[in-house]
Amino acid sequence: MANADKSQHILDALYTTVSARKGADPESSYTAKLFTKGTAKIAQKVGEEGVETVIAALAETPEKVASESADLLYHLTVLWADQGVKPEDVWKILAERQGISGIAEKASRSKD
Ligand SMILES: N=c1c2ncn([C@@H]3O[C@H](COP(=O)(O)OP(=O)(O)OP(=O)(O)O)[C@@H](O)[C@H]3O)c2ncn1[C@@H]1O[C@H](COP(=O)(O)O)[C@@H](O)[C@H]1O
Repeated sequence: MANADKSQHILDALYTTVSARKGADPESSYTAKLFTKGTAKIAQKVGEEGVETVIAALAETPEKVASESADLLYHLTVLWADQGVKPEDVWKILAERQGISGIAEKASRSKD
């Protein structure tokens, strides 16, 4: 299996685990606790972990960037589950964008 496929598989598996925590005991599951706190708290955690990833990039090590990125992806996965967004919805959008330069895409938007 190619590395990209493995990463996708890990996020799919994480999403399945996270989704199954809806309604679970918040005393024994951090994810369940997040779901009980609601969308605003989950979204706030995504923002915090994003900022921590940025700080790691500007002032810390590549290892710290990787660790903060994992926290960010976990919390993003919880937000997807909260919002009813499935990983395949995101993979589909990324796949559709493959081979389209971001510069060309931006230029086509600015003509609208
Ligand atoms: N990948 C993760 C993961 N990454 C980070 N975290 C938790 O995210 C939290 C983030 O730490 P913070 O200090 O920012 O959070 P906090 O201070 O507790 O929260 P607030 O005070 O901000 O509310 C820590 O408690 C981490 O353990 C994760 N918790 C769970 N998972 C995955 O989710 C699965 C299910 O976990 P549970 O729901 O806990 O069973 C696990 O098996 C893992 O695969």
